[in-house]
Amino acid sequence: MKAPRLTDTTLRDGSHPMRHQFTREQVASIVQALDRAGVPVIEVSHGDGLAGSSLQYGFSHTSEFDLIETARSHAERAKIAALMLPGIGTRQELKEAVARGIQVVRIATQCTEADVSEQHFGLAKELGLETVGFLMMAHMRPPEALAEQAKLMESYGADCVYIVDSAGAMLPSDAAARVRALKEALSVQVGFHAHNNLGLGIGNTLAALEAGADQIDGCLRGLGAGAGNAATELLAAVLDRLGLNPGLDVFGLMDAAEYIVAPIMPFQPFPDRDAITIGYAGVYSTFLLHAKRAGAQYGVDPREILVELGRRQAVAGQEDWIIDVALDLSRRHTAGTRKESRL
Ligand SMILES: CC[C@H](O)CC(=O)C(=O)O
Ligand SMILES: [Mn+2]
Repeated sequence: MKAPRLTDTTLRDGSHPMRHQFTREQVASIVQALDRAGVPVIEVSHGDGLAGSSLQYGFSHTSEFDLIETARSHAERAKIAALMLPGIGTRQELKEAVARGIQVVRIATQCTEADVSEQHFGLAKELGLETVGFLMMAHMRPPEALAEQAKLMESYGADCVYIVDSAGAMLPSDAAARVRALKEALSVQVGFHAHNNLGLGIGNTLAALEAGADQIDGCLRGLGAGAGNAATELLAAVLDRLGLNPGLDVFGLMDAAEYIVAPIMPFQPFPDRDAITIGYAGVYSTFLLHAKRAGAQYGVDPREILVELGRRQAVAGQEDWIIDVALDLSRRHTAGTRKESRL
């Protein structure tokens, strides 16, 4: 194993539980702490990437471009990254993000749809960016299929391709097999992004490192979608104990998590019963809050909604299905109750 490069995504994946309400002041203090603690890449954007601020995904408190600019001005060493989902972010937003200070773009597609990212990688390269491909919901496809998709991203100009366990549904052996397949197929670097739905965020990241991952992700205090991500401060401590610390200040990150991030978190992401259901059902972690709302509205257990969405193989962008599923289940329950009362 070698010391990996760490990207902290508190200010992007953490935007989901924050309901996209990060302020300039919060970004300034988190970036300063991460930068001082030696984190080399800091991702800042709406949780759903550039241009995510919308009725569908939730409006941001502060424009992500203003947050990126703030991040840039408070980072002395770290590179600032943004996430971009083709279909949500456009050329215009990518150019604006570059003008405001990003040096890295992470281009995310569903793990079967890498082909939609060709133009985005092309533009990113023209703009002089470092580029990362992000294959989301990677538990849904086998290692060989993911390697094919990763090769497409490499051919479009990706400098690194990530296996993204969006639903926190992988076991360590799943993470390792997927990273290994990409390492064998690609000449560029391979990364791993964990979610903690089955309590395996750190364990899966270690399995990915053992399989050869070059880059990994974390969030301070695990602040990320669903059950949260592998905690940056835990990764730093564990890497240090393994003799693989890439230059991170372990105590500095622990303090940042405790004194800067914890006080502003609306709740501690944790694998509670709903989040475990997400990992167990293998559905997208951002479905959790929507499923809870729909469950409350239609009187249905959110776990039932999530398991049904998993059965239907729902992917991000299909949030409208959540209401359909909740309604279907509620009608089914009502029909069941009527039948019972007739008997
Ligand atoms: C909607 C984008 C998503 O949050 C990207 C990501 O971090 C993941 O799929 O885990
Ligand atoms: Mn994520």
